[in-house]
Amino acid sequence: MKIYEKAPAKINLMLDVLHKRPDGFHEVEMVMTMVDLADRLEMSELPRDTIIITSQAGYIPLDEKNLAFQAARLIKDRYDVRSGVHIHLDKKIPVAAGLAGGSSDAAAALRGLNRLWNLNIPMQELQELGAELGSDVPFCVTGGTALATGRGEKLAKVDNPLSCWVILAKPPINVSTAEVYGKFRAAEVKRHPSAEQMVKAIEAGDFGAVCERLGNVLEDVTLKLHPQVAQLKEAMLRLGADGALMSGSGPTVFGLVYKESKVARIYNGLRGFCREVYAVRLLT
Ligand SMILES: C[C@@](CO)(OP(=O)(O)O)[C@H](O)COP(=O)(O)OP(=O)(O)OC[C@H]1O[C@@H](n2ccc(N)nc2=O)[C@H](O)[C@@H]1O
Ligand SMILES: Nc1ncnc2c1ncn2[C@@H]1O[C@H](COP(=O)(O)OP(=O)(O)O)[C@@H](O)[C@H]1O
Repeated sequence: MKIYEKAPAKINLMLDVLHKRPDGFHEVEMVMTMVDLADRLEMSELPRDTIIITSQAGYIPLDEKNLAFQAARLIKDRYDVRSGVHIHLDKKIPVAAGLAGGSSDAAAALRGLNRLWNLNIPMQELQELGAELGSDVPFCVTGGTALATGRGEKLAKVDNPLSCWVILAKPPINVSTAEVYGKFRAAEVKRHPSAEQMVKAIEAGDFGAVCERLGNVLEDVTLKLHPQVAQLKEAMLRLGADGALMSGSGPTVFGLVYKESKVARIYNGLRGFCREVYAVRLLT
């Protein structure tokens, strides 16, 4: 038997960091949503007790470091599943980009294996399992649009009637999430974006207000480390995006664009100095 799951990329429409907790994680407030750039997972049952990960992408780990592998092992251990699985990952989401590609693969593996092995694990429990794998995994289990608090695992669904284009541009640099959080200093934040106002703007379907309220305090860290991310954001706005922001810890910058007629110009303009550019839609 074979099961297929899509694993879409996430973007953070707002991200505020409140303080560092005793467990080393940071307390955050984030509004997250998904775009239609997705990895695809093919899961096939194996008769023997083993987990095999393959991928066309040569640049991700295929052993126990792979988050889909960790998801499979977690489900097998917790629910005492004796059969094995071969997970093939068709990677489309750029890696270590601030788009939660690995987290979304883990979430898709949790959903898919729940079906493959007829485990009937409720969504809430799948999210709790996800939290053991990473802070962004619980959100990726259900997707949609959500306000995430705690270290990212406490989720409140947001009704999202918005429909727009999203241009993603990933500069060719590697950013470590742990390093960015490590260099973050709450006392240095000049402006905290408001989760409440962002949620209101989304629920009202007010695209202009959403663009005005975009904000990510981790930009202060990553833009200082990598000035080319700041240049990319400026270029996104100069070329005509209605709003632009770095996603997560970066380095991907996204632009929100309402009018389809503007998309080609922004896409082509960015391609002039950034190889990885995508024009996608917000998933609603
Ligand atoms: C910044 C965000 C925003 O959505 O996304 P990315 O840029 O990674 O996509 C997330 O908070 C990242 O979530 P995720 O990538 O799942 O992080 P984890 O694997 O749980 O943690 C990696 C490291 O980041 C730091 N970390 C992460 C989350 C958090 N709330 N506080 C932290 O301090 C910790 O140092 C941790 O060891
Ligand atoms: N299935 C996977 N896809 C991509 N990266 C993965 C996967 N499993 C583990 N990783 C590792 O996780 C790290 C973060 O990857 P990713 O989730 O793409 O980044 P981000 O958290 O910035 O969005 C990378 O260093 C990568 O090697």
